[in-house]
Amino acid sequence: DTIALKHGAHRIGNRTDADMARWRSLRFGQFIHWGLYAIPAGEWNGKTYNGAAEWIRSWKEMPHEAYDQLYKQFNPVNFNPQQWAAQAKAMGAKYMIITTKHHDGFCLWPSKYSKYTIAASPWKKDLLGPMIDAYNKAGIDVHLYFSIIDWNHPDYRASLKNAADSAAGKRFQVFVKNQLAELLQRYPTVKGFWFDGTWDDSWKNDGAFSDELEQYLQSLHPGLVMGSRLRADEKGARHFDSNGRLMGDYEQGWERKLPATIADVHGNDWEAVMTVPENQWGYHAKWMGHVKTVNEILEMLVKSVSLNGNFVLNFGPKADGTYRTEEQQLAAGIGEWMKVNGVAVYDGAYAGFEKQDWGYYIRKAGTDSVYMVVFNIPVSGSLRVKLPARTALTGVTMLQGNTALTPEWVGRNEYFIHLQNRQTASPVVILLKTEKGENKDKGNV
Ligand SMILES: C[C@@H]1N[C@@H](c2cn(-c3ccccc3)nn2)[C@H](O)[C@@H]1O
Repeated sequence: DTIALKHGAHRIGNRTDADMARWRSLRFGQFIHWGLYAIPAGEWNGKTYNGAAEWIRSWKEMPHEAYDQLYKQFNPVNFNPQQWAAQAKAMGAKYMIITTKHHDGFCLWPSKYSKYTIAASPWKKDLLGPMIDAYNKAGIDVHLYFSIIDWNHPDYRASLKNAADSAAGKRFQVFVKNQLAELLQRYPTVKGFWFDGTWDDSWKNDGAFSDELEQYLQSLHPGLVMGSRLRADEKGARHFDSNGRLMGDYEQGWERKLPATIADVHGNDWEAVMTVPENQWGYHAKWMGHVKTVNEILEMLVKSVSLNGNFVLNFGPKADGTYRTEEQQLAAGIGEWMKVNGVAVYDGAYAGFEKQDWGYYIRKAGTDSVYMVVFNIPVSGSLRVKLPARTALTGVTMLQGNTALTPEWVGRNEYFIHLQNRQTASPVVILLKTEKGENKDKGNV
């Protein structure tokens, strides 16, 4: 039996409206972490910070006063939003999430509710407007990242210990509400908010406020897409309420990790956000450890879509507004594959076929077309395909070269697709046309 909750999930099951269907169809996004942290870029006084670059203010070697003066140097003279949008479009991203304000509290827009904004920098001008316009012109939706944690704001409290804290907390909630309404008023074409920094007690213990805030934002901008990280229920449960029901429009907990199987996503919409190095979101001059390759990113993207989720790849522009070479090359390499094979990603969904070792199935949502995206060609060169019951196979086409293939019928609902060429530098995509119908006793193709 369920617990009576006032501020738990208000909906069982996924949203079915057009705005959510659009978000679901896009599948591939670009995250951008850009702000003052790109100035130190993970280094200070000749020492290297091993944490995430956007967290450098919390490093014992970085005096808060020193960090809090950095805005006086922020002057991205090479910022070119049209170029940023063109790069994202070429990569095949269909939506973008931009940090309007990260934990440090610095606003990339000239907010009237704060002095700690781009208006106080040498650049002076709004950065978000030109970015949103350029991305929208390139046919890319924009969502706004907003950190509730705000290290700069005098009223931010991680926890409320006394009456003074509670008064500050109330003032801070008004500030948050004002800034979010301001962002929607200034940038009416945005499609959603991506909230972060909602794990402190001060937020977790006021589920009512987060619930009312979500409803307030929906009333200002119907159709907004907001993930599960915003809210807590009145018992402090986050993402899933005290009855285990997802709050918000999609599960937003997949940060630098992916679900393993379809069982892990519990039928919910979800999104994964991923860094190129192990754990850097803002620009860090020295990437340490493993830097993901094009094929690694493609596998994460395809795996996410095969499990009914979205995948968002992070970029951390430099303080001058340009991108590091590794990110430029990655974007180009991903785009090359997406140009030919993106059809298997966009509008992709869980196929309902039994997973095979060679890779992933992706169903074109609502159709009988199922794509095989092959990452691991077996030494035999033969790809096993087991169709679900009452599914007949009516066509097999290799996407590259649009070549028809003739599978070998193995028995009942099983086939082998024999690949002539076992050498490939990129994932191979094969389109299966299926039909509802008995698996006849002699193969169907
Ligand atoms: C999307 C990512 N979320 C921010 C983050 C993650 N974390 C964090 C904090 C404690 C444990 C695990 C993750 N803190 N801030 C990162 O700074 C980046 O913005």
